[in-house]
Amino acid sequence: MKVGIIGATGYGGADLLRLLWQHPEAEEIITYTSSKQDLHIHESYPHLTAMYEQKLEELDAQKIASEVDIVFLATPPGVSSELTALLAQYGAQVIDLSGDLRLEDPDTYTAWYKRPSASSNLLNQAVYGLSEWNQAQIKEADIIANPGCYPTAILLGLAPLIKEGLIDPNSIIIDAKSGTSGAGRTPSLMTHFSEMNENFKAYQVNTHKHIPEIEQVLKSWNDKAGAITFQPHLVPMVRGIMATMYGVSIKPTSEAELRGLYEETYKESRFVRIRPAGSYPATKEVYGSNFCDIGIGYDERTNRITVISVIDNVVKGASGQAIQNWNIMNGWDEATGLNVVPTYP
Ligand SMILES: NC(=O)C1=CN([C@@H]2O[C@H](COP(=O)(O)OP(=O)(O)OC[C@H]3O[C@@H](n4cnc5c(N)ncnc54)[C@H](OP(=O)(O)O)[C@@H]3O)[C@@H](O)[C@H]2O)C=CC1
Ligand SMILES: CC(=O)N[C@@H](CCC(=O)OP(=O)(O)O)C(=O)O
Repeated sequence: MKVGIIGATGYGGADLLRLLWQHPEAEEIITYTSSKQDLHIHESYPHLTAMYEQKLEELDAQKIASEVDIVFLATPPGVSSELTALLAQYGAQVIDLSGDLRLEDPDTYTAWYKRPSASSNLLNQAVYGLSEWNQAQIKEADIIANPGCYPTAILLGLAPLIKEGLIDPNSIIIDAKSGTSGAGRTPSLMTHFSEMNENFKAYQVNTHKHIPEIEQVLKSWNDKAGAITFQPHLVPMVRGIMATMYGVSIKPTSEAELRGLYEETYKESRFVRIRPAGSYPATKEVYGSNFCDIGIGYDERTNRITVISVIDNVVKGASGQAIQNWNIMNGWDEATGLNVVPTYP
């Protein structure tokens, strides 16, 4: 198949190129740019030298729709919704890595993203691509809203408890940390070396745009789910997210019982690995891979459950899950092109 990547000069786009290199169905890859016409992709990313050396092509939605079978949009929010509308009009299949098409309610989008939403028509066409849980809808979709990086780690971690009604949904507190690649390639005061090295920052307290995304999915799984507390932090590393989630169990339980539930829930899931008793995941253990590793704890004294979920934000949180969704859309093995051993140490 012919694959188009818009936003290939960003981190999500570069990681799509890395993973698609070993994807047997990606016969040709065309990279598009809004600002770097005449540059070759390896000039922007020298690590791709002798692998991808093509020129970046001009962004023309109609032309793109006519020359590729699938378009990955690794573009900022606001840009993605406009491009998806155009590409869909010309009949292209789209997997959008941004948050533009994830929220069902346009007003909620506008309230949290502080910009106009995509049209209701476009939102209705988009399927939320949480690969492990929405396979049937993803299979039938032409437009995928790829989940956010934090929501991916958090929702995979909370799903068994929420779906089985084992946790009081109103007691949930999520404390999450991300590496700086989550903020993209454009340098900023927030993430540059002198600001971030030997530092640890909380940001967007109670205002992060992933809050409504997480709440929307939890609610679809369990009617009793309401508002959550979610607090993101930046840590001085490049890749990785750790989400530590706490909630009150609705009945006394045990770690072994909870672990049994997680193992059963994810026994067919190639990319979700449940840790054995006494083992908790670290971000380096999924670095560069599409895995989500989950550890479970239970404190009998407080009746609180702790779930620790880690992913590589650029892979399972963006490019890897996007490719997993492309595989599911086409009926291929969902792990095609994604059989990567995490880079360790
Ligand atoms: N980084 C991460 O961990 C994750 C990112 N995401 C989302 O994925 C998307 C891409 O993120 P990321 O790669 O990190 O971002 P980057 O900032 O690294 O790259 C975004 C790319 O978008 C392109 N772009 C910018 N403005 C426009 C425009 N007006 N029209 C068309 N293209 C434009 C640019 O390429 P050019 O100038 O060549 O056109 C740029 O390289 C974002 O929506 C982000 O929120 C989601 C999950 C995780
Ligand atoms: C560290 C950092 O800045 N992370 C980004 C999350 C990246 C992401 O998933 O963004 P989208 O929802 O736009 O796709 C943030 O907190 O906004």
